[in-house]
Order: sequence, then structure tokens, then C-alpha cells
Amino acid sequence: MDTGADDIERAAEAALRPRRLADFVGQEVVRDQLSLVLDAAKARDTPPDHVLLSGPPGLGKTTLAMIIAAEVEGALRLTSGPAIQHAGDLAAILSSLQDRDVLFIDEIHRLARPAEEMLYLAMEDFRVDVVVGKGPGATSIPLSLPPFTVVGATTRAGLLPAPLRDRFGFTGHLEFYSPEELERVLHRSAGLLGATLHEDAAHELASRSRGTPRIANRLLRRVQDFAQVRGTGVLDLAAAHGALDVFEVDRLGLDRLDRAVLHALCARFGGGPVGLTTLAVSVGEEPETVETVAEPFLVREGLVVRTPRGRMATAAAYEHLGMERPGDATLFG
Ligand SMILES: Nc1ncnc2c1ncn2[C@@H]1O[C@H](COP(=O)(O)OP(=O)(O)OP(=O)(O)O)[C@@H](O)[C@H]1O
Ligand SMILES: [Mg+2]
Repeated sequence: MDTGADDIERAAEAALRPRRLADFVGQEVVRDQLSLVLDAAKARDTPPDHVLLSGPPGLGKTTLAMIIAAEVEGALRLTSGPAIQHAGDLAAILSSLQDRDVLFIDEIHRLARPAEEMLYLAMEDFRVDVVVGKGPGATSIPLSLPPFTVVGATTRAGLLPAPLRDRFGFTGHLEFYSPEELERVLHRSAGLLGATLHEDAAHELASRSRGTPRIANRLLRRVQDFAQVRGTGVLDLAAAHGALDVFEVDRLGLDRLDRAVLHALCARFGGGPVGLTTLAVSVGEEPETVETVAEPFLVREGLVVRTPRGRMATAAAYEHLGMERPGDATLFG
């Protein structure tokens, strides 16, 4: 579903993206590791090793890929696992790479197997075999590639086959942000939007953003809307509360999907254990969406636990929904 609203959303996101590592808030560990990798490459005057970035949506994978390209002063080439239907598509991209290009492959866990194999040859030996012709007459011409860097992003590092994972010299795991870090993101973004964000409003928004800068920035824009249309124009606590109410963001920052998952788990499946697919179907979503978008934060907040037999709701989940918890028998059954 590609709508105008999506484009507006993307443009708004792009405007708030930090361009340099120094502007990238939080993620101390990954930032430190990455700056070491980049500085070492600079010192050696070689392109940096291939980088894999993993973590839930909206934590800064694409942003970091762009920062890497900016820091190495290479051109950024963007593609994604689903966009590469055939190995030939990847061959075309690879054979057009220039010295020091950064090839960003989003959702790299969704690459087709033949493309995956071609990619790890290219990553290791800087070589690609271009097949010319079809059928028995087809010949494969080895083509050597200039030094380049692959930056892969995935919400599911566990799904990457080991041979591909091993070709990355560095893997950065992005973690959810602390409320303090999100406050910094919010103040920075407000500055870029030319607005002044009150401290208490920033504090409130940070605690309702599910540890995710993308969500923090979205809420900020909704607060700006609210302040403009129904408030005093100032991004104060009243505007923050007003927007949070209108957009149904609850005390923990859970949105509609999070609450639907939690509610189904507690009400329909008696707290579980229930399989991911069953749970996803009951809220009308793809299992991958539930697993990558809603679940990581629910698990981190201690509302849901993953067990070998499926997902289970915790006592905190019932409490959050204001529901009676079923008898202990279901929990230990
Ligand atoms: N560390 C950060 N500091 C400031 N802003 C950030 C940071 N990380 C992310 N953002 C903001 O959050 C938005 C989303 O980040 P980004 O697109 O990089 O997420 P992602 O991890 O690629 O998500 P997805 O998995 O959905 O592709 C960006 O527009 C950026 O403005
Ligand atoms: Mg991204």
C-alpha cells in the first residue's frame, strides 16, 4: 500500500535523520564499535569491513547505513532483499558498483537463496560471475569488483544463514533507547522543526515512545499538530497529553497493534501458550509483523514471555489491561 501519506511520512523522517555519527543519539556500544571500524578503515585508506545491523524497526539501521556512507565519503546504493527477485538483479547492481560505494541491503534476511550465494562470493572475493545467454549455450564470465562495503540491515538476524552472517566483519545490535536518550532525540528533532519543546512534555513523550526514535519523532509531530490546531501553539505538557489521548497511545506507549496482540493473548487464549501464527491470525496481521514490530517491546516490558510452547501473557499484562487473570492452572498446565 503506497499512499501519499506514506511519502509524507518518509520525507518527514528523512528530514530528522542524523547525518553524522556524532549526531546519532544513544546506542553507545554500537556507535563506539562503528567509529572504531570506520576510523581504522580511514587510517588504512581502505573501505571498511562489511557491516550488519540488526534490531527492531525504527531504531536507526537505515540512518546508520547512510551515516556510514557519509563517513567514508562513498556513494550509497540502496536496495532490499525483497527488491532482488533474481540473482541477475543482484549481478546487475554488483557489476555497476564503483570504488568505495556502500551497498545498503535492507531486509537482507529476505534475499532469495541464489542471490545470497552470489552476495557472499562478492563480499569475500570481490568477484561476481555474470551469466551471459541462456540454456546450454550460457557462459559465465567472472568479473572482479572494486572494493566496496555491504551494509545489511535486518529485524531478524537469527534468520540469516551462517555463511552470509560470517561474511560481515562487524555486527551491530541496536537496542531500544532509554527514556533519557529519547528525550535527547525529541529535543534535537524539535530544534530541527523550529519548535520549542517543554522539558516535561519531552519527558512524557519519551516514556511513551516504546524505546523507539521513529515513534518519538512521530508523536512529536502529532503534538505539534495538536498544539497548532487545539492548543496554544506551544509544545507543552497539555499539548503532549492532548495528542497522546487523541492518538490512543497508552501509559506504556502501546499502540493499537500492541494492545490487540496483548488482548488476544489474554482474553482469547487465556494467557497462552499460543503459537505465533495463531496469535497473528487472530489480530489479522502477518506473523512477521507481530514478531518484529509488536513482540520485542512487549517482551522487553515483561508483558509477554516466549516459551518453547508459544507466547504467554504475564501477570503484568493482565494488570496493564485491567483484566482478571485466569486461575493458576492455565499458567502451570
Ligand atoms: N540514534 C538516533 N538519533 C536520532 N534520531 C534517530 C536515531 N535513530 C533513529 N532516529 C530517527 O528515527 C527514524 C527511524 O530510523 P531508521 O529509519 O534508521 O530506522 P530503521 O532501524 O532503519 O527501521 P526499519 O527497520 O523500519 O527500516 C529516522 O528518521 C531518524 O530520524
Ligand atoms: Mg530502515
